[in-house]
Amino acid sequence: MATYLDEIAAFHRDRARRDDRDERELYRAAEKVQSPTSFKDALTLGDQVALIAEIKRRSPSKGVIAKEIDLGEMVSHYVAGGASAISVLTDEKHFGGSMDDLITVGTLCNLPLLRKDFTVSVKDVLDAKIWGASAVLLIVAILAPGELVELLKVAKDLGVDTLVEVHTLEELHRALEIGTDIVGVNQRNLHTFEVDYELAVKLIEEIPSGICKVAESGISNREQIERVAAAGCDAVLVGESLMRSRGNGDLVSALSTVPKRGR
Ligand SMILES: O=P(O)(O)OC[C@@H](O)[C@@H](O)c1c[nH]c2ccccc12
Repeated sequence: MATYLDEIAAFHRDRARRDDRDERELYRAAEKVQSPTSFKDALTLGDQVALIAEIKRRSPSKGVIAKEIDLGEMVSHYVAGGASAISVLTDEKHFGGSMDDLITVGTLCNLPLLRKDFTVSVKDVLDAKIWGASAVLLIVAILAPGELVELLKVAKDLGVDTLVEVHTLEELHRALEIGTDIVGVNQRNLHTFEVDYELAVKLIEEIPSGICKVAESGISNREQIERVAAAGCDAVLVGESLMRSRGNGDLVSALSTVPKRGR
């Protein structure tokens, strides 16, 4: 049976197939854009577990999360509270995001931005660079091994970082084999939407040192971050709880001030 993830991935592949813009022209435009601030540095250099604060208006699993948000207000709370980077959903159909959101957030702050989308084509990566993202998301579950390698290479050539997302040990091994340098463990199973609150700790322990480790999904309090920090986590990606709180400053600071292991 086709799952939600299959349906979303098929939607994006179909959109990519119908995209008749000239790839070389996009390349030229993307190469002209200055390399953005490094997403990876923002996650790895500090002594605290870096908070990647997300802009997510709605989701297939939760429906509407935050209606009519004031992006200016949200972003200023994220910045003031100590977020290290901002993740912006750009999928319109399933998450209510847009490229406009990415561009707007870029005008509101200097933090590195992650274009959070179901990246399936080279043009997706080129668009991300053109519109100011420092990093793109590559979901191992929806990409063939060859595609993963190709997208990783294009991103690298353009100076765009890649957050390579896994949900199983097998996917983690695939990510490591191709020389990924930032791995995200998504605790939410994108087929069933179930969250496994133990998964980040479990899989992060399997990731060698020197690779940036990110725990994603279902995180809403400091104690959870302390647990992934003890496993060697560099960063956490938090969406829903920050959106529901409208970027509440106390919550942002609580989630951005957990010391990394050994620091
Ligand atoms: O809202 P949460 O539970 O804090 O999760 C954030 C983030 O991990 C989640 O939005 C996410 C992780 N991987 C994705 C892939 C596509 C869309 C969304 C996601």
